[in-house]
Amino acid sequence: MIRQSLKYRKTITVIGFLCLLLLVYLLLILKRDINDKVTSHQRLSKKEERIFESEPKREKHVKLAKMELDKNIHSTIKELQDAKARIEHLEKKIAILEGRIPEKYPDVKYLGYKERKRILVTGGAGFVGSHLVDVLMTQGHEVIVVDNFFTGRKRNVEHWFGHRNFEMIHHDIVNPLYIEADEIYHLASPASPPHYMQNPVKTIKTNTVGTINMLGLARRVGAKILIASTSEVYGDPMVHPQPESYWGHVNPIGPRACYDEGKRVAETLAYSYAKQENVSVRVARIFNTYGPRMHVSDGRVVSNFIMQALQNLTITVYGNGKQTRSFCYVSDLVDGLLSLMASSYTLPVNLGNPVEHTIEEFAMIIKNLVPGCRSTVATGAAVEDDPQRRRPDIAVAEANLRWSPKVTLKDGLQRTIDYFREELSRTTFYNNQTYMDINVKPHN
Ligand SMILES: O=c1ccn([C@@H]2O[C@H](COP(=O)(O)OP(=O)(O)O[C@H]3OC[C@@H](O)[C@H](O)[C@H]3O)[C@@H](O)[C@H]2O)c(=O)[nH]1
Repeated sequence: MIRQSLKYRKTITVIGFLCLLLLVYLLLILKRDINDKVTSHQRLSKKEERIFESEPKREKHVKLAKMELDKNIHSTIKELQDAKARIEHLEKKIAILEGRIPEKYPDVKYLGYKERKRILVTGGAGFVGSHLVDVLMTQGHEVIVVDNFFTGRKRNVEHWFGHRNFEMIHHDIVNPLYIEADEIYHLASPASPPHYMQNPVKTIKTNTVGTINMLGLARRVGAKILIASTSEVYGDPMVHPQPESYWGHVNPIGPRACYDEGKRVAETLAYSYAKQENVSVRVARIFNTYGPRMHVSDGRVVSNFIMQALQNLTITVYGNGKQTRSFCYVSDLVDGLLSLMASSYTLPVNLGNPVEHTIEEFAMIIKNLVPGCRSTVATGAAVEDDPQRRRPDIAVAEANLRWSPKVTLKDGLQRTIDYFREELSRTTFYNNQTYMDINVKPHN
């Protein structure tokens, strides 16, 4: 019994010893695992480990901080380099834009704040509008051009871009406009028959809704407004020459009606606003006008004949050529518009040159003014409702504005021919299209 209990005690001791050994072994494995995890969490570069191994603790921290700082400096330098590249890119863009701003503007008079006016010109980037803008600017006024660029061009006014007295607004006056102005010259409308006939609805909207918007603006801000009307309100006239008192002969449903009747309504609107709302209105009935800045594809007789003569193409007379017109040079017209705005005369005024020619004669005048021109003059189909005779009676303008045209047809045509010659030489002409091929896109 005693011997058996001694045997059990020995066995238990051996088992206990073995268990202890196993425990120590397990503890060693556990410790190694923990060490592995710590090193994988705080994975240090070899260089850093070496520092840890070789340097005292404080120095190790300092070196690590330095390395962190180096990394930050490096990324900051990179950001600065990126910013510098972006600035250089923007500077290049600014230089390109500045290159488009004229270095020198035409001379402009200085006006004190009492004399200086804020003048709105609708259609100010167009043929007549841009010449008017030039004069108003040189007089020292603040000029705001509003244009939808249907037929107007930025090129016509780009020599004023950036000038402190000049502002350009891309806007269609069929929509209301809210700005301040002392005077409004309302010229916006297509004026060339092929252009205004191309989109008759737009032509009527511009001359009716657009005119209401401009008269409404004049009423709100107390501005004086000049409406650009036309000799076309006389239609195919039964009275010759045409005085302002003649009521006209217009086909209200013909192809020209959108313009003729549109302008007649514009006049009616002007005098309705004058009577009912006390708006100060001026109405200019503008006869055929010509000069530099007419578009090569304008489609009116002056630009067509000159372009044809300069290129030795056939000069195309519509109909038998016996219809007559009287042509006024653009600078004379602009003088007339300025005089009318400044005057106290409020009824419609004819502005045009009373020297009358048949279209056939006119074709020969232009052909003879272009040296070496080999064009032939050909007659063709007549245009529907084409007025047969037109010449302004300018007695009202002479008496009330002390205005009459100064530039002779020969001088004016010579300047215009020089302009179109320059236009032809400065471009291959829209990649070899002729002006007949260029269509103006309609807007509604
Ligand atoms: O190539 C052409 C162009 C026109 N013509 C004729 O030349 C005459 C004048 O025609 P335009 O197109 O220049 O101008 P219109 O006189 O018909 O209309 C103009 O009138 C006055 C202004 O208010 C307007 O700008 C415009 O409508 C017309 O008899 C026309 O049929 C040609 O014989 N050949």
